[in-house]
Formats: sequence, C-alpha cells, structure tokens
Amino acid sequence: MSVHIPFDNSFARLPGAFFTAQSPVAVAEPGLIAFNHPLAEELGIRAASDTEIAQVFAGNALPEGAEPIAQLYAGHQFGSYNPQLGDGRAVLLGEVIDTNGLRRDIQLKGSGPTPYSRRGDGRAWLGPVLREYVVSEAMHALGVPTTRALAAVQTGEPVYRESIYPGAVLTRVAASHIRVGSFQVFAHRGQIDELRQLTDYTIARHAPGADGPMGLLRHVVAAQARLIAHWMSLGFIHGVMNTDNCTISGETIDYGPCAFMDDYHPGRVFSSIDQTGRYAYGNQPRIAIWNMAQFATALIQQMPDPQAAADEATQIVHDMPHLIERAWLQRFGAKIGLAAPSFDDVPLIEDLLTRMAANQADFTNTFRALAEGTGRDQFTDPAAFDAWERTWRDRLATETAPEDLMMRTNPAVIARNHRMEQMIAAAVAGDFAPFERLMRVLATPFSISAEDADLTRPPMPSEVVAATFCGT
Ligand SMILES: Nc1ncnc2c1ncn2[C@@H]1O[C@H](COP(=O)(O)OP(=O)(O)OP(=O)(O)O)[C@@H](O)[C@H]1O
Ligand SMILES: [Mg+2]
Repeated sequence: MSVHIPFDNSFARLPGAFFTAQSPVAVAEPGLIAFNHPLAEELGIRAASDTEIAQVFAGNALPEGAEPIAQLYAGHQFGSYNPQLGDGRAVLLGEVIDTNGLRRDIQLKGSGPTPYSRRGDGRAWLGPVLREYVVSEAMHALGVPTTRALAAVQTGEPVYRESIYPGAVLTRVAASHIRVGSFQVFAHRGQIDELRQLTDYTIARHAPGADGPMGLLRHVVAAQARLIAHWMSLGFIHGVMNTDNCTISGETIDYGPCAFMDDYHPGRVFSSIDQTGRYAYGNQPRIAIWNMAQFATALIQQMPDPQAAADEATQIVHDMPHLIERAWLQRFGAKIGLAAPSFDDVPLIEDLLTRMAANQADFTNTFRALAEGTGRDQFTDPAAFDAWERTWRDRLATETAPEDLMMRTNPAVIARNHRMEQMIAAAVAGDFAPFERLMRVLATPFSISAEDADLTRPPMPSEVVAATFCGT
C-alpha cells in the first residue's frame, strides 16, 4: 500500500459502547475527483498515484494502521429527540497527529451502510459531496473553524434519491467528530459511567485544563459563541443545526443544506426540510444557545450534586447570549471599519442591516462596497444608504485604517448558492471545470481578479435557488 497515513488512534481505544467496528464497503469503480495535497502534507500523509489515492479514499483499500469504526450518537433533530443516530454513512478510519501537534480525525462519508444506517443506503451522491468539499474549504479560507475536505472520489455506482445520481465519497478531516449528540445518547440512557468516560476523553482532547464537566461546558459555550458570530458575519446559514451537527471542538460540521445569503434578510432559509424556519439566518444564535442547553442537560447527569450542577450550568448557558453579542460586535464592527467597537456602536450596525433588508442589498457585496466607497450602488433606494453613511463617516473619523480592516474582514467572494448548483449540475454531466474554478477562487476570498468577477455577482432571477436539498 503506498498511501501512508501515520495513524495514532485514540477513540478506538475507548470501550465498545461508543462505536461499532465497521469497514467501509468497497465501491465498483473508484475515480479521484480531488485530493487536497496541502492538507495531506499537514497530516503527514504520503501518497503515490491518483489510482492508489482513489482506492484508499473510496474505501476499497484500508491503509495500514486504520481501525475503521462507526461512532454512536443521538440528537435533537428540529427540536425532537432521536435516541439513536450514529454514523449511518460514515466511518472514522482513525486519527493522526498533524505537523502542528494537533490530533485530527480522518473520516470517510458516504462509505456504505453501518449498524446505524436505519433505512438509509449508507451512501452520498456527487452533489452533496462537492458542496461539502467546496464550502468547507471556503470556510477555512475565510478563517472559520471547520472540518476540512481531504478527498472526493466517485464510486462508479448509482445513488437513488429524487432521481438517480452518481455516487461519491468525501474524506473529511476534523479536530474530532464528537458532537453534543455523542453525550446525549448516554445521558438519556442513564449510562453514567460511559458519560463520564466520554467527558474525560473529551476534556483531555479539546479542553485540557478544564475543571470537570462544567469547565468543559464553559469551554464549548465559548467556542460555539465565537463560531456562531463568525457565521453571522459572513451571511452563512448552516441549515440543519441539530444537536448531532453541533461539535464539541467548535468546528462547523455537516454542510448538508447550507448556503450563503445573497440579499440580506434575517429570516432567510434555504433548506428544503426547514419548513418552519427554525434554522433561519437570524435564529442561529438562539439555536446555538438551545443546543448548549441540551449539552448542559446531558453533562449534569454525571454530577454528584445535580441541583448545584444545574444552577452552575444554567449560569454558564445564560452567559452565552452575552458572549455571542460581544463576538458579533467585534466581527460586525470590523466589517464597518471599527477596530475597537463598543456597545454604543450596535445601533449604527443594526441601522445598516435594517436598511439593507429594506433595500434587498446583497450581504457580501454591500460590506465589501463600504471599503471601496460604492455602498450606495447596492441599495434600491440609494438615499437610504446616504443617510446612514453620514453617521458612519462621523464615527469613522477616529479610526486609523478602516479601509484596510474592511478589506481584510469583508470577503470579495463567497460560495454563492447558484454557483454551487451550477457547479453540481456541470459535475453530474462530467464537467469538473466549474468545481476547479470555485476551489481556486474561494481559496483567496479577500481578493478577486477581473476575470473572476462574475463569481461575485448575485444570482439573476433565472438563477435563484429557492431551496437547497439536504441530499442525504
Ligand atoms: N444515506 C444515508 N444512509 C444512512 N444513514 C444516513 C444517510 N444519510 C444520513 N444518514 C444518517 O442520518 C443522520 C442524520 O443525518 P445528517 O444529514 O445530519 O448527517 P450526515 O450528513 O450524514 O453526516 P454528518 O453529520 O456526519 O456530516 C445521521 O445519523 C446520518 O448518519
Ligand atoms: Mg449530520
């Protein structure tokens, strides 16, 4: 085998209650679509030919040292508790210690059925695999904590969804795949020993030095608060913020029906399955807090004095809105050129957002235009911008280099949903050029060349994507 992965597995050392040993199921005809060479290097992976890479990351050949497992978890999906989910179409090959000394999971997604598949086929099709590949790497380039994409491979097999599609497997790299739902499953079953073991393992891996379960809670609440504010500042809508899609590491995970907003509206929803708007753009902070409340509820089951623990956990979760507001203010302050925004600046930011919503102003392009002095062009009623701009310019007078700050924090280009749909349609027809192009342009989102400027354009009426299907 000439794909060498320096595995150093730890999760597979835990008791069997946490997972089931499960090999990936071989596919008919592995064909490499993409391999992330810089990430492979960071992970210490040595690979020879594309054929061998395709074999390994399709699940047809197991690299030495891999101990493939499907991880168990539960979760609240759209608010309702589902007692058993788990990796129904994924296997964790193992972990490596990367060149920065960080432990990273290497997981295949779409690698065949597992004991947790329920009625699913264990597979993924090309569209969602490419969406996750492009958006997760784009988020990384934007500086957002996220799982990464190491490889995408075609399977040569059909996948049956609303229609018949080409199958594919994504290789995902994560700080870990431990989710809020990983804790919930043991808390709900009353398996307190396992809950304790998982808590200890997670503290050692993600929050060394944290003082017990409540220390872990505090750590994760802070990480999720920063993450949500970062999403908000980019107009990112995750789309399926179930507790099983909420990581303990604070990385964004599961790019199913996600999308970046075009014209700003706080109620924007893309996911075809989010019928009530539970996971709308503007609800994301509230949902993150709700998810942390579920995490707290699971954690306190193991505490010797549950009442005292409940009081402490409540306090920690009640602090989260303030943490999000502070992180939000820092991010949105920077977006309008304020290096050290104070809460007195919140009305200025909110006034801009209100005017943007009333004017169907494009989220990404409006903020970028502030730095370039062309903000009013983004408004259907430019006078609405002019009125705001006067107050803003007054406030900017004391800032030293607001344009630089805005150019560094307001991306020129994001993974627009209509471009993603066009890219997927082309790939299904065998043309991967749009995928390659998006990958190249989104790798440096804070600059754009003239020949790629079409990628900054909002969708024309005929290109608007009304709903993004989860595509599982
Ligand atoms: N095609 C499928 N076959 C079997 N199980 C599936 C399939 N699609 C989704 N599932 C399972 O349904 C549950 C919820 O799916 P969800 O879309 O949140 O996760 P996912 O996209 O498969 O994976 P992840 O959260 O790891 O990115 C998970 O337990 C998942 O493994
Ligand atoms: Mg999921």
